[in-house]
Amino acid sequence: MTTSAPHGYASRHRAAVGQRGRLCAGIDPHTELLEQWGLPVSAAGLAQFADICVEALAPVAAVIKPQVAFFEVFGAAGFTVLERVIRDCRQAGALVLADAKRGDIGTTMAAYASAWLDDGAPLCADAVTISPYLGFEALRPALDAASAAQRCAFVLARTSNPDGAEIQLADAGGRAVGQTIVDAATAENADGSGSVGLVVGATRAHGLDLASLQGPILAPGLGAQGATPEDLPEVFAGADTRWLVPASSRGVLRAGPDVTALRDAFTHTRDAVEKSLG
Ligand SMILES: O=C(O)c1cc(=O)[nH]c(=O)n1[C@@H]1O[C@H](COP(=O)(O)O)[C@@H](O)[C@H]1O
Repeated sequence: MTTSAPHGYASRHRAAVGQRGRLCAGIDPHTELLEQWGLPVSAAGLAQFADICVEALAPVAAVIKPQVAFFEVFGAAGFTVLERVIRDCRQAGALVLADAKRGDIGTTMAAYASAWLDDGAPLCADAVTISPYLGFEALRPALDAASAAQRCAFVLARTSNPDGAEIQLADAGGRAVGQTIVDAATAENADGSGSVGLVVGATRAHGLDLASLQGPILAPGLGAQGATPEDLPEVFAGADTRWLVPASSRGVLRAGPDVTALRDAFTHTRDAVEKSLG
């Protein structure tokens, strides 16, 4: 396989994490967190939660990952807040990874790709999570849209939850299904664009060969799901950890609603990640 120098999303991503570090800040406005922060469980409470997160995290995080489900709960009003979060985080210099986990076929997948990756779409982000379990090639509209727009499609390979094993570790002709996803993503990135990322949980021995990916690896599971910064070198031995994007949501968000405390929790974890990965 021939490879070429990083460009497109790869360059944007590497510049952002070079300046701000690799930790991704998840914005997951759970009901429990809204209550813990003393906010109403309503669209108004969601908006206040989101504003605090943007103020604390957008100036310091390279990548911010709003979990779309927690906005969707509030319908149109929630999506209005999400549009603002995406816009404000991007204006503050963070890359926004919309955690939507979309996956469908044909024209429907093309519509999802447009919704999250097309310039001018109300929810346009820098990247989106997508699920390949209707077939990797079914994701083609999102892969092409990401590549054309210097954005990134993060494909689920080996998720952080224990239930993922039954599908992701199933044998697919001598390779695990998850490894077939890694290999397909690797082939997409041979042009150096880094427009196809992977999602590989930080919580377990994933058993994947990630060495040739040349694209970002989102690693959720730090904090609330039990993974620590110190686990990362072993879990991702063999991967190019310059591309690693460990993520924490509740582990950082529990420090809110005070903006300074929230930012400090983020930078403390980020510094621990950088120290651990070297
Ligand atoms: O794609 C994701 O971000 C994701 C993949 C995965 O394998 N596991 C996982 O937890 N996530 C997401 O990462 C976030 C984890 O949140 P915390 O457990 O609070 O850090 C949630 O938004 C999950 O949906």
